[in-house]
Amino acid sequence: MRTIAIIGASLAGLRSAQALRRQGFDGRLVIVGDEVHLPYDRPPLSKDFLLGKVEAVPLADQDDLDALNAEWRLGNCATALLSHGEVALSDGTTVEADGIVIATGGIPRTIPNAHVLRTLDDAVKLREAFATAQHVGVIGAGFIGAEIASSARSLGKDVTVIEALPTPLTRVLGVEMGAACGQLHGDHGSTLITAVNVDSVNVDSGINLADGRHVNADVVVAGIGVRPATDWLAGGPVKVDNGVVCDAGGVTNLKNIVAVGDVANCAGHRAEHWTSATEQAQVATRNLLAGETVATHTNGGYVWSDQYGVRIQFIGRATNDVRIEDGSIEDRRFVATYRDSSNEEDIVGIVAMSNARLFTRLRRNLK
Ligand SMILES: NC(=O)c1ccc[n+]([C@@H]2O[C@H](COP(=O)([O-])OP(=O)(O)OC[C@H]3O[C@@H](n4cnc5c(N)ncnc54)[C@H](O)[C@@H]3O)[C@@H](O)[C@H]2O)c1
Repeated sequence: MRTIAIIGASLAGLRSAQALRRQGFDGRLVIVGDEVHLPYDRPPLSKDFLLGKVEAVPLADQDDLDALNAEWRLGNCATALLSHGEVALSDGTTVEADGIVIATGGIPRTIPNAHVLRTLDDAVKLREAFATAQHVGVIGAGFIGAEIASSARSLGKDVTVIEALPTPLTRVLGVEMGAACGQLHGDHGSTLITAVNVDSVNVDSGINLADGRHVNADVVVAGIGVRPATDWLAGGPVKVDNGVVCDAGGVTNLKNIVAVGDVANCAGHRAEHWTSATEQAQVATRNLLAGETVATHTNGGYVWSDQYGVRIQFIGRATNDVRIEDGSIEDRRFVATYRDSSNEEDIVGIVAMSNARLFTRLRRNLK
């Protein structure tokens, strides 16, 4: 391959570029990103960035970037995949490549008049809005909503979190452990309202709930999930269905195109995690250079989240059979395992609150 184009210049895109060079690819590398910024780390945005403790945290220093010897096309959006080797960009140019890495990530779902927090620019706007706000409304009690609520409390704001489901974090942790995490809000003076829909957000007064209640808020932020950024692929040669459809090694229906990160639907599963993006980049680029699937993803889907001074860690998959192995939910310090429904001896998932040591030890037993 003489030219490889990476579409998406965040974690998955950057790690793909680094992996390609590490594996000896010495051809032309073009990296396209719709944001104007060089790759930065997103996890601090909802935490230390909002608190004013850090500015943008680069994912690579200048020496690392120079070593990539890449052509950066930043502030430029891929608008179409014209063929299996040609991408149209928003500045009217096209990039021709022998291989393509799709790393376009996810786009936050929005609610009119509510902030979102995905990009550095989003975080700058939210931080500015927090500077004068007293009452903060957070819609969605997933990881992003919970972390924003926690930061807002640290800044002394009055915080109300609205969650559509009866229990937060059900999708990732299941009902029991999601409820355990949800209790952190009340512990730290935030109000959590569950099982209610949002009717509308009013810029001046806050959130109107579908059941007629009103939540007073000067600033409202929605953390209600993301959708894969695949609009630009519509009608093109790559198959799309809840993300870019690829095999367990990130290879799409075209052998010269791979997908990595939040946008990749690998063997029926779309992982929206920092650690998955990093691992997928290594594997998918190997397959791209090999011209076939020679390796598959093994990452167990490790997730961490820092909320209200508590570190939540999760890996694997949640089942209904969840057992506390150490500590207690009441102490907000525990490790629990999820067991397989067909063989309860098998640990298929682990969740911990403030117990990294035992979490790390049990992780080795994960099936
Ligand atoms: N620490 C971490 O791992 C971390 C931190 C932040 C974000 N992220 C990732 O960023 C992405 C976005 O995070 P997220 O928290 O927005 O997504 P999410 O899908 O994890 O959580 C969204 C939450 O919003 C709720 N919801 C959806 N629509 C709603 C509505 N109209 N009203 C009220 N509640 C509603 C859902 O039930 C869910 O609980 C995810 O991929 C997430 O994994 C990860």
